[in-house]
Amino acid sequence: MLNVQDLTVHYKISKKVIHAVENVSFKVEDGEFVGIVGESGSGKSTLAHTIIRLLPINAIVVDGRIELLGYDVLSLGEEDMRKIRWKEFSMVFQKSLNALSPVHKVGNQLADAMKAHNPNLTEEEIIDRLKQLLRMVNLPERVLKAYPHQLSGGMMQRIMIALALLNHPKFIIFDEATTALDVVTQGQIIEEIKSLVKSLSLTGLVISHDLGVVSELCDEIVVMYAGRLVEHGTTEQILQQPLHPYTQGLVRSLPDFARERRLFGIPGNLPDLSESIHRCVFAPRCPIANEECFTTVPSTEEVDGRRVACLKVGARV
Ligand SMILES: Nc1ncnc2c1ncn2[C@@H]1O[C@H](COP(=O)(O)OP(=O)(O)OP(=O)(O)O)[C@@H](O)[C@H]1O
Repeated sequence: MLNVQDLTVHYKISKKVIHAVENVSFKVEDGEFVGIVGESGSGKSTLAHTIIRLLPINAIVVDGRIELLGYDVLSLGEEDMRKIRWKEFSMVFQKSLNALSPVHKVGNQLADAMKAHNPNLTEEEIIDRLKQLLRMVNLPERVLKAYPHQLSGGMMQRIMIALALLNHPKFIIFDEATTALDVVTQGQIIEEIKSLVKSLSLTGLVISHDLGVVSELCDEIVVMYAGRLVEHGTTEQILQQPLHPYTQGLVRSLPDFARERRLFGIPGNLPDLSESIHRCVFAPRCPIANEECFTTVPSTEEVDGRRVACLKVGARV
């Protein structure tokens, strides 16, 4: 359903070029959810915005191909793209809590969004569909008459999920869709997303810096670091037997209250993405890096049924 091949995306700011996504490839099969995980600045949102072609104007798609639902996304004209975006695929954004206008009632805003894509629907059909959507995201009908500021963070995020589902998309991207919520609400919404995904047979991506959230929702996980794909495997492989030292660090930094394990961080910061990097991007933070890691760019290899980009692959930190 989604095939991203050798994708490279840069941003231009004054005389600098930011290497936000470098040579990333992965697939999402029909009915599957793939998680994209990595710390802030690792290129997750750039990847998602490239897939739905909503990049800021200073972004340049340098190389690669994206096939989504049979469309060659990067070569479609803007007009054709507008016809399918939000209809055949959609996205719940990271900063969606601010996405609605504060001065209009929620119901009117949802109805307007629906009319824009389905001008032939009657008022009655629109209200029926809105009520059906609210039931799907566990919201009472009274929210239609409310203004955005009258709703809690969790309610607003459910509205955003409803908005993304408005036109029956087949493919959906959740970009940090639960990050801004308290843990109890986050847990509830993750469970709701799980059951929606199943009942609507959705396919898609879940983007988060939180490996815990991604592993709850996804069949497979792509781990990104500094714009590169460093590991891609099933959720079980990534959690139970991570191969890349960065993935191992992410797994060790997951809270494990049952076993009262200590929390580990990963010391150091992302490299400066405005520089061309001709070594392993993770080498300066990697506890097992040797000289070769500072002089050679690792290629992505298949190891034990998953893909990993590490010269010392498999070595446990
Ligand atoms: N419009 C832009 N102009 C210039 N640089 C940008 C722009 N947007 C993102 N970047 C840079 O591109 C890199 C990747 O950013 P991106 O937002 O894709 O990462 P992310 O993993 O989604 O992080 P976050 O979760 O914080 O959004 C970062 O270095 C970021 O500063």
